[in-house]
Amino acid sequence: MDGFLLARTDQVVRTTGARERFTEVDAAAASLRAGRVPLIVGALAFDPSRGGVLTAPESATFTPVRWQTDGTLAELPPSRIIRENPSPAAHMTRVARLIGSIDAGRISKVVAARSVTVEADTPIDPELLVSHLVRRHPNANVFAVDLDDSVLGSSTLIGASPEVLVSRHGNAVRLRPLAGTAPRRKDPIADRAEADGLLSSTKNQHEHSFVIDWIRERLGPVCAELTIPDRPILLSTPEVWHLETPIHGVLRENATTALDVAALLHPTPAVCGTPTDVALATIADVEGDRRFYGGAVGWCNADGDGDWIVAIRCAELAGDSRTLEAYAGGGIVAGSDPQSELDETTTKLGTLLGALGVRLEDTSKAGAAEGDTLTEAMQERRNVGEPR
Ligand SMILES: C=C(O[C@H]1C=CC=C(C(=O)O)[C@@H]1O)C(=O)O
Repeated sequence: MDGFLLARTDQVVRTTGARERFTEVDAAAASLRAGRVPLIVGALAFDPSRGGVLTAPESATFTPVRWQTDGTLAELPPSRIIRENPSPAAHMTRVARLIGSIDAGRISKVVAARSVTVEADTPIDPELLVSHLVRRHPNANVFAVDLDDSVLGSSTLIGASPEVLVSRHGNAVRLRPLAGTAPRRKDPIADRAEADGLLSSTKNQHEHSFVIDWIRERLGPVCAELTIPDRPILLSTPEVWHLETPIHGVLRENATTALDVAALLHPTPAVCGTPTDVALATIADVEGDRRFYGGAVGWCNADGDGDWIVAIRCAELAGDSRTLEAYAGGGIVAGSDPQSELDETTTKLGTLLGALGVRLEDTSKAGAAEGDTLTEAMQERRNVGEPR
């Protein structure tokens, strides 16, 4: 796909071409500030030392409507899971070790992620996948970002994220941090019980509080006013309930742009952990390079306004457009349970996989070794992407 696409509930941003490309966030921000470019779009890598893929596009449209998905959507090509990285059993082992590190006092919170590789029969059209995601997730922030020419390799980052890192308009900033998760259930009573259980869960409140503390610490110095409610509220997606804290701030200086705030906040403990440096090192050690999963996707104009979305519930579509790597993670804190954490990643993976019509089986008891290719039988999966 050429360019950048961000479809939010009230606006679609679509850009094409690149008059300039940046791999350093500071260089892009400086260019914007100096008036050399009127708009920056793109993706920040998970690891802040890897910069990102940022572009000053050749053309851009801002449409104040939803992405239209009326009528019949063309079907996406048949696809299947060919690999899980690591295997469900290995993910649980990793989570158990991370809980050990937390209990030993080496770290307070760390987000553990895993991925699945999907192969399609024919190339997947990113814009068609975006349409399917918007139809299934009308309230999500759906994106497709061309990562071409990136030092990290050619691909498209596609996702339907519920989490807003920052929206800046004038000197007002709005954030919608999420952390703490429970699955949706088909039965309304069971579903309500999950939501109520999440809201009253001490473990989930604790997991959420790391994100809020980080935001308060990072945003406080650049804000003249910062309103952070004492308790989170509930947010739902078709797959999960989340704890969310709606945060409002007023920037001290008009010169602080949406891109500046995104770079200041990223990576929050919703995708990384606490302390941040220890969590980054732990994740690199345990998982390797996450590339753009857990990064941020967005735009920033010359006035400093913009939206940056946390790159979760997403996948990287390879250059051949047939192979896709979908990621999901969950915050590990004291009291986390490896099986529940595995199930949570399976449920979250349902956002992307559900749009592709692919089902991921709960293979936690299959005992596959790390990186094992799934058997045909294991690919007969229950769909965890929908409320049960
Ligand atoms: C890291 C992810 O979700 C984050 C956002 C909401 C809830 C989360 C949690 O409960 O662990 C995560 O912090 C992901 O979806 O991959």
